[in-house]
Amino acid sequence: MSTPASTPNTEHAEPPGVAARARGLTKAYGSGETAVIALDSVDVDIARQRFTAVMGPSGSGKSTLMHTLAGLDSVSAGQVWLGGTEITGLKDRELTRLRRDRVGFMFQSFNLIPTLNARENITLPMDIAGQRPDAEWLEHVIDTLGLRDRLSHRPAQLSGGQQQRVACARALASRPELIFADEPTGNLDSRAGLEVLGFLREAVDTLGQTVVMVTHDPGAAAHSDLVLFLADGRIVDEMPRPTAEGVLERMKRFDVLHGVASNAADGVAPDPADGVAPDAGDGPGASGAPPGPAPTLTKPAPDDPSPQD
Ligand SMILES: Nc1ncnc2c1ncn2[C@@H]1O[C@H](COP(=O)(O)OP(=O)(O)OP(=O)(O)O)[C@@H](O)[C@H]1O
Repeated sequence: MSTPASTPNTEHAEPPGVAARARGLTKAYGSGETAVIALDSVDVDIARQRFTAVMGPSGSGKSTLMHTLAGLDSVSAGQVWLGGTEITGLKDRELTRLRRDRVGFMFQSFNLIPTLNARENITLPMDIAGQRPDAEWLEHVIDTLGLRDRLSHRPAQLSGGQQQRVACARALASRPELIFADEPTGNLDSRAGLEVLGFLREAVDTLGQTVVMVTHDPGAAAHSDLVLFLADGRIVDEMPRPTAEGVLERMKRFDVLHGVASNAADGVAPDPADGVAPDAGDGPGASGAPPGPAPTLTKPAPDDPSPQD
């Protein structure tokens, strides 16, 4: 627990426009020679009422960043604030309450309760917290996500896309200050994925919510306001107003750099003709690499089948 002397921040120190903030955020797994530094002194501000995407190669620390920002995982060093509250050092019970009251979660594995129907799953966190949902908002969420005629179904009676939409509705039901979404479209076909992204976008634009989404999909990231790029536990780049093509090109530079690194490890000198800057922190989308395969979530195919409704 932080002492007042070491914690100048208070509930009043919240910078305007920042929903979550980290300074010197470091997370190590294990110790000694086998220690893995998943996050290496990360400083980040998550802007309020914005849609932020987090991208980076596998193992770069995306999930760890999200879990530590959300207070789901402890930190090894550094500080994290949710709004104006420093969560590093909070007791478990306080942290649980804060998460429950102020944060919504969407995971790739939907985490629905199999014995509850869709409506019960949607309102469960609020029921546990003893809160009454805003009826008008809840009905709007249900209609927008196309769940009206599925409310009495249990998860096993729903398609994967419908289950994810229930998870989305659950995350939004209480209008949390901050929604963390970990690959929310990972298990969905393109149409269902676009619906979920569209709804998250609308939640930010029309309801002033804040969304942080980890994704591997440049098309999904293009729905955000800002993409943060992680590599080896550090934020190495960011891209405001992203396009799928720009994100894809930026991600390809990680692949090239990894190729160069493994070539070097194999005793193969990098080819200067590759034109790859050694610094991964260059401006966004600056790579001259040709466009790759079409991103999956930029637009629906005209003949895209409906999500197993
Ligand atoms: N519980 C753990 N124990 C040990 N190492 C871990 C643990 N969780 C994560 N790591 C390591 O921390 C690093 C970052 O992992 P993290 O899951 O945050 O990456 P990621 O960018 O989300 O990866 P992916 O895109 O593959 O999901 C990786 O090297 C990973 O192996």
